[in-house]
Amino acid sequence: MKPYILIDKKNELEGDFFIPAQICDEKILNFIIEKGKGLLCVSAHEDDLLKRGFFKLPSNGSKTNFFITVDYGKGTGISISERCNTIQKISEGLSIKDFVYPGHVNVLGAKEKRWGHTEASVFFSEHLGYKPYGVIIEILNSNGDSHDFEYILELSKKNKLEIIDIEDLYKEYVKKRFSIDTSVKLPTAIDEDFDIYTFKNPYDSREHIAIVKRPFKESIPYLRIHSECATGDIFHSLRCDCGEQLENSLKIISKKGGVLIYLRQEGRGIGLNNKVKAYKLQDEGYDTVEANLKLGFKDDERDYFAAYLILKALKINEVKILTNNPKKYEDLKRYGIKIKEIVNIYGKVNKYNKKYLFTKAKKMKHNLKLEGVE
Ligand SMILES: Nc1nc2c(ncn2[C@@H]2O[C@H](COP(=O)(O)OP(=O)(O)OP(=O)(O)O)[C@@H](O)[C@H]2O)c(=O)[nH]1
Ligand SMILES: [Mg+2]
Ligand SMILES: [Mg+2]
Ligand SMILES: [Zn+2]
Repeated sequence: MKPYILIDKKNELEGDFFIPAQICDEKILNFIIEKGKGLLCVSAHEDDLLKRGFFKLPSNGSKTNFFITVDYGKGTGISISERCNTIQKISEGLSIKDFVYPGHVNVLGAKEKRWGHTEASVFFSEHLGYKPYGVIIEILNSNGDSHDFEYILELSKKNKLEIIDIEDLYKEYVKKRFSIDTSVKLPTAIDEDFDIYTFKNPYDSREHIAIVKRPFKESIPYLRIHSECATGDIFHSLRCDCGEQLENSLKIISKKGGVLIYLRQEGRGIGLNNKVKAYKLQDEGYDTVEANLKLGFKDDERDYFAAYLILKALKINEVKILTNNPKKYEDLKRYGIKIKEIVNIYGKVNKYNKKYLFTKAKKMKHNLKLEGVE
């Protein structure tokens, strides 16, 4: 097996070589130490290490969950063959008493609710069918810098090594853990036969919900993915079209059967405070995209992976989606949901939301039919 390169685009912007500890051999180890040059570590579940008597190194704010370093056997511990042997013995589940410490192999504990190279490497080892122990080492470029993506890309091309984003591994990790928490009847003014579902959601630990109306009269359910908009959904704000979109979607779902997924993504994912700041900037002349950028965000911070997980949990693979926003169905398609039909869903255009809608049509490719937008 060849080592993988695990990149972490979100936090440390680093690339690590990775191999499952169980199949670590001297040739691969020599390669990743020579080419990686970072700190050679074995990663394991934190509670597994604690159970075996491994103990944490004292930490004064370190982000990495270091345990005591170890050697197996009585040699110097540093040769490739000795470190390979130590790695193997750690992956065989020996207790700390079988090791000499401190030693020459670093040990990292993977923690719940954290996702870095440590956690990704433990999960990936299991995902590949090996025991949950990974070997990782940061990749430093020729001047010793660890944040050089160009260099990492070069290295992967030259050695034909696969690069994997740990965010994608996280999505695999979550898929197995995302499930329906509970559901209950939710009679509403629009329809007395709705059910509301809540979910156990390790993805972003936000409380997304689904409102479901069965039966799906046209066999394929209508789907509305609705991002939370307190101003529009609750206070009927005229600055956007969300409140009416919510109401109109619920009416269609009530009549034809389907699902409304309510994602806690207020402000296109920037939150309510920041959205109100964005409104203030729009009062000063910025448009809805410029305002986001001015606040240091992307024009749209949302992704719809949670909606995909909810559909999977509800055993729905094909939908007729109510939206004007191509990103919603493009994301769902990418995750493997079949889009049978795309149905526009509008709110009324008024003097307060016209520019907002116009900008979304012009700059965010929303298919909104507004006069003056070709
Ligand atoms: N940052 C920002 N967010 C806004 C603004 N106006 C509305 N929003 C947010 O935009 C999102 C709109 O959600 P949706 O209606 O589900 O999605 P959409 O992108 O409009 O696409 P559709 O499915 O066609 O409605 C909500 O999170 C609102 O809070 C704004 O001016 N700035
Ligand atoms: Mg790292
Ligand atoms: Mg909308
Ligand atoms: Zn809104």
